[in-house]
Amino acid sequence: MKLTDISPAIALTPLDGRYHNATAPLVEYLSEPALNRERMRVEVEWMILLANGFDGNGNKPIVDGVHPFTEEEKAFLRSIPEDFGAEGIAAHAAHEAVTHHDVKAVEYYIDDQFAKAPAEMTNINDALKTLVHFACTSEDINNLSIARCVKNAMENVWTPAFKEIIDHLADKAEEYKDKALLSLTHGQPATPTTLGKELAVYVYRLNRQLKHIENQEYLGKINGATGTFGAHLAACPDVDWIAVSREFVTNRMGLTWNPLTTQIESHDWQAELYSTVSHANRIMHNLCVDVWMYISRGVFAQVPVKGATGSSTMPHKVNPIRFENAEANFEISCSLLDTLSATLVESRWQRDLTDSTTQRNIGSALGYSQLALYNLMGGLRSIHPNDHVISRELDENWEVLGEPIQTAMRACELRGLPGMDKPYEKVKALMRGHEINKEQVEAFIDQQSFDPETAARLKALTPATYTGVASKLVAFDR
Ligand SMILES: O=C(O)C[C@H](Nc1ncnc2c1ncn2[C@@H]1O[C@H](COP(=O)(O)O)[C@@H](O)[C@H]1O)C(=O)O
Repeated sequence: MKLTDISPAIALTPLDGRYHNATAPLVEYLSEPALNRERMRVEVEWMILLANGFDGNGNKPIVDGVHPFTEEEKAFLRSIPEDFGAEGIAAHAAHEAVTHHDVKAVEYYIDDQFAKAPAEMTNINDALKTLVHFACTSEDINNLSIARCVKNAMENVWTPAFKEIIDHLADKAEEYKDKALLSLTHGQPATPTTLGKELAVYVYRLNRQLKHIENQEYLGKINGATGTFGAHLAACPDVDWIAVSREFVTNRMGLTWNPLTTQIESHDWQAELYSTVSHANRIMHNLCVDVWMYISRGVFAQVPVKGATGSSTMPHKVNPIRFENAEANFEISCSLLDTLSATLVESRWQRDLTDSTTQRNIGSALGYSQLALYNLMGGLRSIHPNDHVISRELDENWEVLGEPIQTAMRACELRGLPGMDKPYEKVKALMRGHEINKEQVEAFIDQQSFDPETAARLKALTPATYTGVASKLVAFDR
C-alpha cells in the first residue's frame, strides 16, 4: 500500500504527525486555513468600515453609493469567516486552482457567500461584490491577517506556555533558595551557591525576554499597491484616506499603524519578535543542557513514569528524554526564526514574493518552540533535588573554603593584623590540587593570627553554609 493513499493524509513533518498534540493549539492561528479565515475577517471589516464609516467621518459611508449595513447585515458578513470550515477550505482551494492567487481566491469565496444572504438583506447582493477588496492590494489583506494571526498565537498559545515555565521555575527557585549546591566553574568545584538562586538566574533572564514580548508592537498597513493610496484617490478623491487607513489598522484591526511602506509592510516588527523568541529559546536551551547535566551528576533525580521504558536494553535507566527533545526542538526553532528575522526585512524595490513564501513557515518556527516548551515543562515537572548527592558533593569539597579564608586574611592584613601577608599563596599551598577535609581547614585557620571573631566566623563556615546571600538574591528574579 502506498502511504499517500491513506486517509486522513499522513503528515510529512513531525509537527503535524508525531507531535501534533503539543502543537495543535497553534493550528487555530498559524495554519493556512487560519490565515485564509483571517483574510476574510480583514476583507469583511474593511467593507463594513467603507460602508458605515467611523467617528472621524461622522459615521457616513466612505465610498459614495454604498449604503450602510444594518446590524443583521454586518452579522451576516462577519459569519462568513466564522463559518469557514472543511467545505469552505475546499471551495477556496477550487478558486485558487483556477486563479493561482490565494488572496484573489479569498475574494471570490466571499463573493460566493453573498448568494446565501437572506432576501431581506438588500445590501448584500451581486452589486456588493465590487466592494470586496476595494482599492486593496493583496498585501493590504495579507499583512494585517498575518500580524493578527501571529499576535493571537503569541498571546493565546506561545506566551502562556512560556509563562508557565517561568512561573514553575520561580516557584522552585523560592522553594530551593536555601538549598546549598556545589558550583562548578570550568567544570571544577567552585564557590557554592544555592539551587534556588541558580534557577532564579534563569527566571530573571526569561522575564526580561517576556517583557520584550509583551511590549512587542505588531504593525499593519492598508495603503494600496505601492503605499501611496493612488487607487483610493483616483476612485474617491474627497476621502481622507490616511485617516481611514489609520482608523482601520488601529481601531478595527488592533495593530500599530504603519504609515510609510512600499507594497509590503516592512516586517521589521516580525524580525524583532522572532529575534526575541529565538533569544528566549536559546536561554531555555541553556537551561535544558544545565538540567540535563545536573541529572547526570545526580543533583536532580527523575521520577520514573509508570509503565515507561528508559532504555530498550538497560532496564535500570530513566533517561532525561524530555530535556533532550526540548533541546533539539529549540535548536530547530531558532534556525527557522533566525532565517525569518534575517530575510523578511529585505524586499526588492516595491515588492517581491519571497516574504510570502517565507512567512508560510511562521507556524513551523513557533511550532518547534511550542513543542520544546511542552517537553521542557514536562521535564521540569518530573525532577526533584537529590539531597543525598547534593550533600555528598559539598562534603567532598572543603577546598572551596580557600576563597573565604584568603579573602578574610586580606581584610585582616588591610586592618593591620600581623602575619597576614601572602594570604593567597599560603592558602594555595595548602589547597590547590589537594583533597582537603574539615580538620585541615580548621587547623589552617588556627595556625593564622586571626582575631578571635574572624577565626570563629571562618571556622563556622562549611561548604554548605558558604553561600553568601544567594537565598536573598532569589527575590530579584521578577
Ligand atoms: O495585489 C496583488 O496581487 C499585487 C501583486 N503582488 C502580490 N501581492 C501578494 N500576493 C501575490 C502578489 N502577486 C501574486 N501573489 C500571490 O501570492 C501567492 C504566493 O504564493 P507562495 O509563494 O506560496 O506564498 C500566490 O498565490 C500568488 O498568486 C503585484 O503585482 O504587485
